[in-house]
Amino acid sequence: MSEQKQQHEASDYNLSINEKKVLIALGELESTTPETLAEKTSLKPEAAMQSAFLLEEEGLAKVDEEVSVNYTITREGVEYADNGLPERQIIEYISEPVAIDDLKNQLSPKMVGIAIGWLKKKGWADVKNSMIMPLVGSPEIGDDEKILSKFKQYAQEPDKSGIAFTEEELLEKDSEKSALKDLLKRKLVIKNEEKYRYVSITNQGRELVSQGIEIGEEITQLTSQLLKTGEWKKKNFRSYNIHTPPKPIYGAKIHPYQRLINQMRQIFIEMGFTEIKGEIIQSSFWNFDALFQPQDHPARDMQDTFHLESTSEIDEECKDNVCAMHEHGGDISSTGWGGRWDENIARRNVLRTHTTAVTIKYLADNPEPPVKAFCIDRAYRRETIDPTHLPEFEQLEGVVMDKNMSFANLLGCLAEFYHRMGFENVRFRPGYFPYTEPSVEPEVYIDGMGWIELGGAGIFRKEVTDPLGIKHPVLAWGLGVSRVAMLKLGLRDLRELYQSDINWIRKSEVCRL
Ligand SMILES: N[C@@H](Cc1ccccc1)C(=O)O
Repeated sequence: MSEQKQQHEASDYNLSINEKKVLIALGELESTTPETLAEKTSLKPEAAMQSAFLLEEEGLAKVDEEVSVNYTITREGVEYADNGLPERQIIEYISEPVAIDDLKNQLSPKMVGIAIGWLKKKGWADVKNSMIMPLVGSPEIGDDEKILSKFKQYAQEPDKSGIAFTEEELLEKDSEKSALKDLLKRKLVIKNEEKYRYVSITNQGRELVSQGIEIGEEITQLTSQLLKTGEWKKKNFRSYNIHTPPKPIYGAKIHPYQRLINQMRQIFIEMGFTEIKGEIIQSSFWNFDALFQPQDHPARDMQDTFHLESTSEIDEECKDNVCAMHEHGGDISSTGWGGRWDENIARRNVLRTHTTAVTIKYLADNPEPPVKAFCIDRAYRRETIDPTHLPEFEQLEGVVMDKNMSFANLLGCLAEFYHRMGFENVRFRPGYFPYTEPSVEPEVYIDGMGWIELGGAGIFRKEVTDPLGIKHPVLAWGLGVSRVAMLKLGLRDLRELYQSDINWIRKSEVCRL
């Protein structure tokens, strides 16, 4: 290359034959569609476009995308365009208040059903006590009806059936936009979007074309034949472009949330605990009664718990003991809750509201010390979904039962777990649960967020352990797993744990968090 020459030459670009063909074609056409480009280059449209994109990367061409939007009418829309919208048909049909049921008998129930809301919304009629009361005689034609009739008007012209309108063609005034929105919502009109692509040449591309581009023979693959005959020496090879970044490869990996769950499980296993599993469907007995939750406790309300229609049988001995504890405090120095304990309430099944149902049942089956068990699993509550609440979530439940277990052992155990999870500052605030005394709520300190509550813990009351034949202290806890995951993964919204965004998953690190 001579010293003064500033321009690029075709050889600087390492263009493939297809790219050269496309560039030459663009030099003539300036701007074109993928189809024309394909025709002109005798390439398949996909191949022509692939080259166009590569040329775009080199700054020699530009690919633009345009979306064209139009509207077409649906079958139901055509029906109403012919016969009037349901609310129109009804308001024209009635002249005095009528019972909805009568109207349904006279006209189609479906149509009456659709019409009621719109009659009210449009202020054409009032609906009270299952009666429709017209407020106007024959209302003026609405914007929505105007739009529908436009479709109808054109559809009647022989060559215009199924016609698509642009928004400008359909609407006369901006104020009609909301009518079009309503028609879309009512699925009487559909919005169609079509993407168009245009390929055009850039100045840089033009310059290159004007210098002349040579489409020589080019070898992309070296064969044994070429080697044997020595032909390769005379051939022109396409060089590799080592500057093009390769496509990233995303290996399969375990979901970040599952990875954290596995990590928590691992910690408890390392601390000498046995993992236990239990049923998702539990009787109220194990979910509430065995935990000394009174039968009128608000947590047992329909609003808080998913109740099921089915019921469970309850072990006789357990039942009698728990009943005695609730009614008068059994044989220990407790007063119980008083009142009558109803076995039928205890038999009702629920989706477990906490995994404490699993550990308490396990203890009832294994009342001899020592017991060190944990359960990391899903629990269910009737929560309104928001960034920090979901009706399904994971809990990490644990119990330690042995001679001479103390409150200090409980705090030590939990602090150890959180430290192993990487939380340095852990503290315990007094809490309340009907089944533990004392009760605490562990909290961890997060920079920028302060103290975050992470669940509940305590020592099971005698009211819980005595009826099940458990003679030694039981340390128990139920920790929020998703809360920890949010903190660890830096999420602000719990839902992100479950509705996984593929890009986020790909970026998440695989190392121990
Ligand atoms: N079950 C309690 C947590 C807890 C478990 C065990 C003992 C004390 C508290 C909850 O779901 O919030």
